[in-house]
Amino acid sequence: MSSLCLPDHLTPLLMHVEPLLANADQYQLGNTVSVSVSESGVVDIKIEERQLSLIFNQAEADFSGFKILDQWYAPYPSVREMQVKVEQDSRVIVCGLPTEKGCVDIWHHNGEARAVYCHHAGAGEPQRAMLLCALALDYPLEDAVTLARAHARGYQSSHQDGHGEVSWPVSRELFPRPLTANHPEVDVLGWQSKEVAVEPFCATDAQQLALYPVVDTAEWVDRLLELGVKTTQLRIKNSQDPQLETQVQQIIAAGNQYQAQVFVNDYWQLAIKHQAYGVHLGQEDLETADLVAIQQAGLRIGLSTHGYYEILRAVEFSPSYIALGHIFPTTTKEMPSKPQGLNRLALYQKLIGDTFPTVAIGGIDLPRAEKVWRTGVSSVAVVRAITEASDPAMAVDAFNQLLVRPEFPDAINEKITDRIDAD
Ligand SMILES: Cc1ncc(COP(=O)(O)OP(=O)(O)O)c(N)n1
Ligand SMILES: Cc1ncsc1CCOP(=O)(O)O
Ligand SMILES: [Mg+2]
Repeated sequence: MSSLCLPDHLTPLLMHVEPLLANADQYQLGNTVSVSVSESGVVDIKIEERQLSLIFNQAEADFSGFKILDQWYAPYPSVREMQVKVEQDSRVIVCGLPTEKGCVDIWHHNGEARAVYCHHAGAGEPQRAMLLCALALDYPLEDAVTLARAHARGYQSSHQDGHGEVSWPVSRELFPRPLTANHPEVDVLGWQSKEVAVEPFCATDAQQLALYPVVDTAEWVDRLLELGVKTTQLRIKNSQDPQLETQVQQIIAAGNQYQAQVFVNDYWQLAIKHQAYGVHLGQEDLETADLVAIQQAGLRIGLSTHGYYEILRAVEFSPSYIALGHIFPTTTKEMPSKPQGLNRLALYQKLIGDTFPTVAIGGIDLPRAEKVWRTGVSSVAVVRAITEASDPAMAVDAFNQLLVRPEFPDAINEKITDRIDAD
């Protein structure tokens, strides 16, 4: 159980908070949140042992919680000014900063500022309410800010259309776009981004993506390709492995021989040097990798994501697939985030739709794979379910039998989120 305690001047938000939390309960997106009102001037959120405090538009210098700025009076500060302010103060969250043609939300992430931008801000109270609900549901700050903007927009358009329903934002059109070098208005807005703009990456053959074993030796890759596996990845985490380059060369040759989609994890320079089919990069890898070089070399790219903002940011780079994880607890990799579960996965899949192939990863075994597949993902990536199987050939066979789509997948996909069971 988590709790959200509002100061009494924010009680008007309750009419938005309660239906949103009911929605989240229905979709089983997180722990139940109890809501209360107090006389303190701040919002208090408790999630297990963690506590967050937030204030809106108050200039208390010694307040150690999040300071949300969402009231703006002309002349507005520039986007660049607010970018610098957020870079310098990790506690400042800028919401709905007006610009000539829209509005920007800005927050702090690992010493930098990140932002999303959209042309219509939507409604103010629903935006605040979703920000607080999403934090209480233990979404990371960047997802809470992003969801809040999407909900503000969804709320406004549904009330204009006369439906008047409060619903969890699902469709891409409602979501703001991250400000990256690929955003067409990034320069006009004055946002300074570290990355360089990159052209879309080559596509994968989505039909061949279904089963995606991730393994740590070239020998495993060979063995899987012999079993007919059509997509796989070499993931060697020891960069000092003396056989690293040889193994990368081996899997590229094997992939060509079997006409399979063989990805190299992390080592994008080696992947370019030996002309691999593709590379897989995580969020940390993205900080240092040269995406333009990877794209220009004609390699495919798969990007790891762990929530709404990272998904939307990945979309900006037009990758060959988007990985969504981790879905269930895993012992293969130490994860800084919590498992997403099937219900959040289903919503991420709906957000991406069929614009990019998706790969679910993390703790997926054969019994869980069916429910994962029913969310509509294009692919299921597994480590232990293959490498620790008593009979890997039988495991590959069993996954292959499960991971097929009927002839008219759209008819199935429409109903996906209604049919997802609890994790
Ligand atoms: C298909 C797929 N999805 C996710 C990952 C994880 O990548 P990353 O976050 O960079 O972590 P490492 O695998 O490098 O430890 C992956 N490798 N493949
Ligand atoms: C590499 C990686 N990235 C996210 S979870 C994961 C490991 C998945 O391994 P397993 O299938 O054994 O849980
Ligand atoms: Mg990596």
